[in-house]
Amino acid sequence: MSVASGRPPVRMAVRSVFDAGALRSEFESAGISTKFLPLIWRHALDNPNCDLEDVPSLPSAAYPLLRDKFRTMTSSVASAVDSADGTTTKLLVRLQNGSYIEAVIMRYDTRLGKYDGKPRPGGLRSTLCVSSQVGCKMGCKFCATGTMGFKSNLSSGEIVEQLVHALRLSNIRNIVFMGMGEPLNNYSAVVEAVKVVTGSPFQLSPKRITISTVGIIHAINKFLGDLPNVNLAVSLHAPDQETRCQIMPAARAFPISRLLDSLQVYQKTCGQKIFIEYIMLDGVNDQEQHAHQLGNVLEPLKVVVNLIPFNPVGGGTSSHYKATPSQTVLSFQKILRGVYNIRTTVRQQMGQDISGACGQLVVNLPLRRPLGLTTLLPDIEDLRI
Ligand SMILES: C[S@@+](CC[C@H](N)C(=O)[O-])C[C@H]1O[C@@H](n2cnc3c(N)ncnc32)[C@H](O)[C@@H]1O
Ligand code: SF4
Repeated sequence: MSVASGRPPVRMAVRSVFDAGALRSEFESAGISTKFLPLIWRHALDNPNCDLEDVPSLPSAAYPLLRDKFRTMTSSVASAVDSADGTTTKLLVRLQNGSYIEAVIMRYDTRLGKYDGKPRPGGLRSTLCVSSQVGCKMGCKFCATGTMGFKSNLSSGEIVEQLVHALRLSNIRNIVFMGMGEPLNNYSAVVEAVKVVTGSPFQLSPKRITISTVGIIHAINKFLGDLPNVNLAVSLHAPDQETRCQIMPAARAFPISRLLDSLQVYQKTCGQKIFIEYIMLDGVNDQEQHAHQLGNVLEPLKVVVNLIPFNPVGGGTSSHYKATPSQTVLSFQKILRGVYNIRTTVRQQMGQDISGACGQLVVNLPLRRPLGLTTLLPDIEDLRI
């Protein structure tokens, strides 16, 4: 195959055509205009398994370069598992280096405000939760990904490819960086991937992209310059340093007082509201006093607080935690709303039965079943975004 098609041997590492930085610099070194990049991406998006030599209308020097150094896709979907209610699909994606990551599609019907189980053309607007790393080094005590430790960073192309895979199944309009890994620990790849998906041909609005971080202060300080209009979500999870350190070791390196200061600077500069994520752990951070403390520390900021019911995860310290009873979650919400006038929502739990909910992503290969062919069939209309 390699000789007949002129393709390099499979073991040679090739870049994803969606690795914008690599493709751009190869084109520039060869004196080829980078205005052709969106044309290549459009073709690759419409024909995920195509030969790059079939991309029409490129300068002739582009073809040998694409053939030798790039592939349309460097990852593949190893399995796709649907939740029983059909709202959620978890994709197990195999990367070129043999590692696996997960991405989760969540479907909502925007006209009804909730998923109603009946897909209609254009009616469903899905959100894709993407991974940015294989594993994560931040070690949050309640998170399954944290138990894996850090394995590797994804390239920008591997991040974009998660969207390309998902677009074959759903009409993705929103992306949240809430899958495996800490996106701001893989900053340059995440920034580059966001630039690709907000440009031609994907054209997602930056306002529909949310990057969730444990609170890497130096990266938050750069965020605005590099990612204007992209939403920032901060996993705060506790209103005080002591409780935060107890459940999030990263809080020692990024103390809550300095984190909140950096959020004030961020907000003064851009005026954008900040999403505050707050996991509800029974008896740990969910008491009335925590709600009042949280209301006070957030007082200088314009925020939306998202209370996250704890999703059970097996193994490690995470199995010590229990979810806060829903009545207590509602009382917590009532304090933040009623006393502090903070918009506070409770995150809808989706995909728990397929371990596809927040913090449940950990690659556990033997548990996955193979991808059914019907799941793979792309909806052509969905691809025309
Ligand atoms: C998996 S993280 C990925 C993004 C980033 N690393 C972060 O921590 O914000 C996305 C969100 O899931 C939350 N999360 C982690 N483990 C969870 C669990 N077991 N139940 C509910 N939410 C969880 C995180 O705290 C975070 O707010
Ligand atoms: S919650 Fe986020 S930062 Fe913490 S271990 Fe999980 S993926 Fe990493």
